[in-house]
Amino acid sequence: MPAERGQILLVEDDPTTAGTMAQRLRIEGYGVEVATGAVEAAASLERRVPDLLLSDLHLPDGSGEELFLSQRSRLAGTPVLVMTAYAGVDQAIRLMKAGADDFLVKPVEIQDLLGRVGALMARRVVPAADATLGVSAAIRRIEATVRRAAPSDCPVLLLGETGTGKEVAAKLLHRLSPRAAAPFVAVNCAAIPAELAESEVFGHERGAFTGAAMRRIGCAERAGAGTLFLDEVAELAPGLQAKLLRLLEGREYTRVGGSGTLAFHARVVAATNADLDQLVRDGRFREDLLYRLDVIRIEIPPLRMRRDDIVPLARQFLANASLASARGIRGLDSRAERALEEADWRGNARELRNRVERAAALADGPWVGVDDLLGGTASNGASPVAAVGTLAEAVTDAERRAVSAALAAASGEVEVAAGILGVGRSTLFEKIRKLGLR
Ligand SMILES: Nc1ncnc2c1ncn2[C@@H]1O[C@H](COP(=O)(O)OP(=O)(O)OP(=O)(O)O)[C@@H](O)[C@H]1O
Repeated sequence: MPAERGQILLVEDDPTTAGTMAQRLRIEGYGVEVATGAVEAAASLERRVPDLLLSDLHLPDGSGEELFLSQRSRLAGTPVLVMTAYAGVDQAIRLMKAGADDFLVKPVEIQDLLGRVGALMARRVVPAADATLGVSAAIRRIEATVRRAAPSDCPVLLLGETGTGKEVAAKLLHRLSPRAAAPFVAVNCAAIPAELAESEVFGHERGAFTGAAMRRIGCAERAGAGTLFLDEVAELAPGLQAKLLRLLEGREYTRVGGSGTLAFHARVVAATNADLDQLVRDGRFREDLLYRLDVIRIEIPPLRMRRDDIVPLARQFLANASLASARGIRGLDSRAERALEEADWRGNARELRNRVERAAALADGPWVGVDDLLGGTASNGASPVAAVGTLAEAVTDAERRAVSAALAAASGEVEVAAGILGVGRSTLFEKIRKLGLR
């Protein structure tokens, strides 16, 4: 029977009880392995850690308590449900204090068992299964487009708010493409200073300009036959827009200060959270370049428009948070999951990831709660706006305080601070530079 809903290790010495429970759990879609005693259970846990341990406390060759305590480190992240006769309730409570999750009093009511098993399975930390982008209908449609686009060489334009996962989608496209073995090179068009942009993309020859002490290989060359990901493409300076257009049209380029032309083999994937059509209308982005980049357009909706993705993403982020397993965190409690589903997530998946990682570091029990996730924002501590002269000064002042507070809350981690502020990394880098904060 495939363990569609998860694998359970059932430790129960009475064959009739074990048989009835296992049969019923299998009908519900769980995979069940039965161990008849502590030794057999320990051997099974050594072979494979289940998604849930369901164990009687009274075993012929030891106790469920000893089994749990001796296997605790192996069971980190695995929900544990113990069964006990009424007389053993004290022991069950002691075990819950030591980290077991729930208990059932024997004789076990089958509906009670199914309810508790279902609840614990839903709360467990689920490791990232594969490369899929999410479970919502909207993101599945997007993933289908990515899969269809992967085999071709056509440029792809990814649109969406900051943190929606444009780079994640670009990497998936690359992994699924015949170019997967070649490099994926990301260049953040907003983060490179204008005067270095050309050399960043095309490279330069030694002595091409003051300070060019050595030849430099640009992103176009490093990408080889792989994928060149142009993030925040709307930020490209006009001069570089023209050069990029020539690169896409002629499939060749020259290093800055060089004379020979080099062939360009990579596939171009561009991304932006800006409205490129509007920028074209405003004369700030070349129409001919947009036409070249916009062959397959994929728009990733904000997280609040695909709320079904929130909890699975949060669980995945928690499973991947190194601190979570080190601190014995087992999952998100159900109130926390409901609260996550209702929040606005202006910073999208990036903000969600940052919140979950922070909570994994702060939570003091095995289950992450609402307060760990959503309690206190970085800007709570900010003082009221000081009296300043002009509106521009007031805005800069408020920005400086918000950015400083977010950086402090994020211990200087720009990516984390960007999530708190609901802006992209590069936007924040730019702000930090402009505000003279580093
Ligand atoms: N579908 C997803 N699955 C797993 N993680 C995701 C997903 N979408 C986004 N993330 C996570 O959210 C964060 C932001 O994702 P990403 O950098 O791809 O967003 P973006 O849209 O490119 O952001 P920006 O516009 O700021 O460059 C990353 O940490 C990424 O791992």
